[in-house]
Amino acid sequence: MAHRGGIGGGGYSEDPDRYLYVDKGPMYNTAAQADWTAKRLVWVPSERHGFEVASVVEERDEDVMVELSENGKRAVVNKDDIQRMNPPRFTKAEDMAELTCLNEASVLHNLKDRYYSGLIYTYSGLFCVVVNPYKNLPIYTEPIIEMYRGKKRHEKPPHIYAITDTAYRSMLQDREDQSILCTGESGAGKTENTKKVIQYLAHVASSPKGRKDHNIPQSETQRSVKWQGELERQLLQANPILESFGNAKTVKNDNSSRFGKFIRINFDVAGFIVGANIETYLLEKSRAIRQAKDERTFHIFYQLLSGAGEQLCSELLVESFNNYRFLSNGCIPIPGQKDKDNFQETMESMSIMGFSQEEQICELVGFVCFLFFFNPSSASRVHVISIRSTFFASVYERFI
Ligand SMILES: Nc1ncnc2c1ncn2[C@@H]1O[C@H](COP(=O)(O)OP(=O)(O)OP(=O)(O)O)[C@@H](O)[C@H]1O
Repeated sequence: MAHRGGIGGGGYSEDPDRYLYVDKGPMYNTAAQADWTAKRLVWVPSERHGFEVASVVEERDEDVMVELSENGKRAVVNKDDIQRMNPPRFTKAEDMAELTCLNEASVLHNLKDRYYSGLIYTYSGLFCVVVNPYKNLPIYTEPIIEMYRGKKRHEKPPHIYAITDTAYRSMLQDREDQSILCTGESGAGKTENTKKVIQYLAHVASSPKGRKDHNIPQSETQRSVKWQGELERQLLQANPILESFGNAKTVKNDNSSRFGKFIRINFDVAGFIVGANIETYLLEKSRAIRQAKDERTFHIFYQLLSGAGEQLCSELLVESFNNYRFLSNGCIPIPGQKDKDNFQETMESMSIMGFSQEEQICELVGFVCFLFFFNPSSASRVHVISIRSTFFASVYERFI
């Protein structure tokens, strides 16, 4: 769930607890409980807030007279439009399936209440609802991973790590494949949370200590550590490459994935990662030649033009932004992002993924040819298409 504006705070020096644990004070506030009972508080529809708090004054046949808590004004509301409010002990409930009154108003209020307290994760039965914080929260560190490792879901506050750990343990116990579906509107945080899932698995499913826990002979542990580390590194580094070539700035999201992906991670019988592959779907190819106002084409084009350096640029015959007709809006910078630095990161990720220097240049040449293709002064059309399709095949369908 995306919410523009974000929550306050953020930063790794902060105490992570305030972004995980609920302040239980309001739940056991007897005055609030008495207020709720005496005033018969309910939710009524509101144009400004969606729903607002009101107390029931008088009930007639189909209508109810209510007094709005915000301004004391009275209004008559149809009975069907009124939604019951939960007692205060359900304030900031971690699992909304446990609410006594499970209705739209209570669910929205609970999510909002938690979000404004810095709590972005909330369970709703089997689901985990996430509201985008638009801030880096200190809840994705190694100590937090360790905190969730091997714990049951209800033992710790809601988190994507708890979902991932449950899936991982279920796989080990039931010996069945598990899947995690990240869904939501553009900018909701699917990509970010998918990365946290991978980060968690790369940590818990590659530790040499974990291998010892599973009674695997020490010699085998030692032999595999280096290889395992490399594999997890590759798994994590696949993302920057995919993002460079398949993500773009849109009006909704500065780093919007313009393709769908299915990530499959394979584990051995002891639960250690042994391989992975990523399938991609429905790349928005039209973006390569045309972009809406205030939007960009795929990041790699800007990275290449601003980060390739003088020598590489002259070898690849790269020109400046204005010379390429298919960059409809020229060079639009992304606040807080440096295309130049991201180019280096993409190149490093390619090295980790096993692309040789020659292959890396080859992929870039593919893109340069693509630039030429849409440059009126270029004549290298046929070449372009073949190299580009090779590129997408090699990056998007590469087995790690
Ligand atoms: N948990 C988070 N912590 C900090 N920032 C976040 C988090 N989730 C999302 N964001 C911010 O919101 C932006 C959009 O998130 P993300 O790219 O994951 O959305 P998405 O659902 O994958 O969107 P799209 O469908 O357009 O690809 C991120 O670039 C990041 O700035």
